Amino acid sequence: MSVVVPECCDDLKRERGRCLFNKEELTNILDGGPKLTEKRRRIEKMLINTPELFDDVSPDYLSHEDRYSNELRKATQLMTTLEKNGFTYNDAVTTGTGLWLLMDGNPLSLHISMFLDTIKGQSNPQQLQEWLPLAEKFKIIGTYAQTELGHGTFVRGLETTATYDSTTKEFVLHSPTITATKWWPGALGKTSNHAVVMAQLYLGGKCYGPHIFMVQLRDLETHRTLPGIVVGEIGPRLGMNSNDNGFLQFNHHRIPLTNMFMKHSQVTEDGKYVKPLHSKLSYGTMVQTRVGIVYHASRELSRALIIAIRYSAVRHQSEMVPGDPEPQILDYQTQQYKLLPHLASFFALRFSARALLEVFIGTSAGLGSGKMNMLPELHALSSGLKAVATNDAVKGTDICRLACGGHGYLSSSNLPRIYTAIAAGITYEGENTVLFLQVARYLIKSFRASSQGQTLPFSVSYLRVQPPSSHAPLMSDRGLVDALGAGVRWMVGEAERRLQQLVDSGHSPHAAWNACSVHLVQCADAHTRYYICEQFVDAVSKLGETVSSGVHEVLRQLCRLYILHRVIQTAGILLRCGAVDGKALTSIEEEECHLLATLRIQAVSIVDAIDIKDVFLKSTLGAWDGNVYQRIYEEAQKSPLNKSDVTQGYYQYLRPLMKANL
Ligand SMILES: CCCCCCCCCCCCCCCCCCCCC/C=C/C(=O)SCCNC(=O)CCNC(=O)[C@H](O)C(C)(C)COP(=O)(O)OP(=O)(O)OC[C@H]1O[C@@H](n2cnc3c(N)ncnc32)[C@H](O)[C@@H]1OP(=O)(O)O
Ligand SMILES: Cc1cc2nc3c(=O)[nH]c(=O)nc-3n(C[C@H](O)[C@H](O)[C@H](O)COP(=O)(O)OP(=O)(O)OC[C@H]3O[C@@H](n4cnc5c(N)ncnc54)[C@H](O)[C@@H]3O)c2cc1C
Repeated sequence: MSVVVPECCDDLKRERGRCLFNKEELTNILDGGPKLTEKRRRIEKMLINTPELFDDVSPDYLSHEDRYSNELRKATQLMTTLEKNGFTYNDAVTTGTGLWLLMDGNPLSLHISMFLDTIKGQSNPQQLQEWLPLAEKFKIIGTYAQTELGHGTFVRGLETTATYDSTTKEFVLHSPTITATKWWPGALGKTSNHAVVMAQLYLGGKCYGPHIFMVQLRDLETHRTLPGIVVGEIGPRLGMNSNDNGFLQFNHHRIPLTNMFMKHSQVTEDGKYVKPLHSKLSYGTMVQTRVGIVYHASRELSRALIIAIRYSAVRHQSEMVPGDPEPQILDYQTQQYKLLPHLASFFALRFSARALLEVFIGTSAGLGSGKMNMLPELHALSSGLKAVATNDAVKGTDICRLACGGHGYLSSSNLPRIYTAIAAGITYEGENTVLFLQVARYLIKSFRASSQGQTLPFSVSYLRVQPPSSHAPLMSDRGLVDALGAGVRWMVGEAERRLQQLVDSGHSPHAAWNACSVHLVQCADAHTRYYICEQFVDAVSKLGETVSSGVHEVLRQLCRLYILHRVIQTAGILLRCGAVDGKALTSIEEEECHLLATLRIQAVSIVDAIDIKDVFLKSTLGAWDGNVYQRIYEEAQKSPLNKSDVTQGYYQYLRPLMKANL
């Protein structure tokens, strides 16, 4: 396969002719710089020229087992192709290119994400030396086995035990109940021969809480399950059925002492426990994965937006003015209102993902020198952004599907697959409500600390009890973001007041917390979105100094739309706390409608700049050339039901019914 840019249809040609900015420049910004664009394209070109990486038959027509094997074929081919061409799995992960091909939940994704990240982040030097080369060269294949049938969210409630036997210097892993069965880990069912396993550490009869262990599950030659281990696949799910999510039970299974991950906490040969510097360091892989998921969610949302916006420029329906030709559906204001705020969200998430990555890198560097003080802020930011990014990507993807009418429901649009893949992101790696409650905990603590005169970390400094008054005019970007900040401060203050009132009236702090938790989740959501607005405004203003005016104008408009939309969504709170009045809201609503019409003109060019090629979009509706109807028709011809004119089902069931005397 070679990269050929096809002629596009007249509608898309006209749309592209109206572009007033330099697309390549916007592409570079999204990639993180021209060098990264160039690297991504080099990898993509190499992948496109490897036909084995693509599906012969749509996976929709395959059995579960064949879907799994097909995905495994592509995943292993991807790794060898990268390796042969001087790239690593990490290049495919950081540029997103590997995920385009495989992201229906592929059997190596847990290996290249959480398994490797645990080895890198939780091993002592000897363990790192032993396991990392094996895992990086795929000599061992692993997954992250934490969740059990009985517990996913509440990690401290896990039931799998790891009991130290100092006579043999081994841990005995055991699943004492049915609910202790590990359940869900990707690639656990059939692919992995190793797993990092979260289990309750027992020393001398005392429980020291969840710790991580490296466990071999299958023989490295025969791939048969080892004695003392029961492992299998959990069956079909809403989506991601080309993966082998699995279950796992231990029956007094023994592993060496050295298989406990010992970077942060240690067990000595005689069974003494050495505490970590921070009790949650063993949750590090989860934090890192949440950071990655923010990128991942924005990428999946961008695919859905490219599909829906190109389709909306090609699809003509109804009459706007009686007797006139049918307009492109993108000309309807309601269609613009469905799609363009999500386009703005994609940019907002992309800039925030980058800011979060920097916090992650900074905090990790600090941990290396024993500094734990940034950990709570990283935990709150990564939890909040993971939750907002996946919630918005799921909602945005479904709106994209709905905006494509009936054809959006076709598998060949690729929108259902994108939706089911990203929908899992709301649940995995920390269910979103639960993560928001972690953020809320941080907000309330910060608010209280500020009341006692303490200085707050940067992401919550706007919550301080006496903030400086905003000097920016209300209707400027900064003024509206300040108004949103005032709204969050009011919400958090109100939550704190309600909590205190309940405690004062005799409720326990925990009961009070539960009684306020709906409001607390709203605080966490609003705080995270305020952070996103800040990152978006900062990024656009910084870029202003370096980019061309056309690109800057588009980014400014998208940022403005994001903020206006957010103010309208939060109108109730902002009115209650006096940050805006009714008159301001009316003019914000009018401005939003005006901005929709302005952005509509360049919408196709903006999604073109995201630069995802047809082979990766995999959509009949979203291809570059806009040849939608021909593609839909051709895809339908591939249905196995069309192989014969009369199906077996007719002879077996329909004909007998028609012949019966009913
Ligand atoms: C331009 C360049 C581009 C470069 C791009 C690079 C980016 C790379 C992008 C690549 C993309 C790749 C990523 C793709 C991802 C897609 C594939 C992912 C596949 C994922 C498959 C799914 C896997 C899983 O689901 S694994 C299982 C996950 N499970 C969970 O998440 C469980 C959730 N539960 C918990 O985390 C905890 O139980 C919790 C936090 C809810 C409660 O814990 P607790 O122990 O009960 O604690 P608690 O009492 O509530 O709090 C005590 C105290 O501790 C603090 N705390 C809690 N957690 C942490 C933490 N992690 N860190 C720091 N502190 C923590 C908590 O706040 C409390 O503090 P105090 O209030 O001070 O007491
Ligand atoms: C596709 C997929 C892949 C996965 N891959 C892996 C993997 O590779 N490895 C792995 O270990 N796990 C994996 N998981 C498991 C995943 O991490 C858990 O499902 C997730 O953490 C949620 O936990 P749970 O299922 O126990 O949900 P629950 O916690 O039972 O949630 C059910 C409901 O209870 C609510 N709830 C729970 N606790 C609270 C609380 N404290 N306050 C308020 N409400 C609460 C939740 O908000 C939710 O509405 C995967 C899951 C999926 C769907």
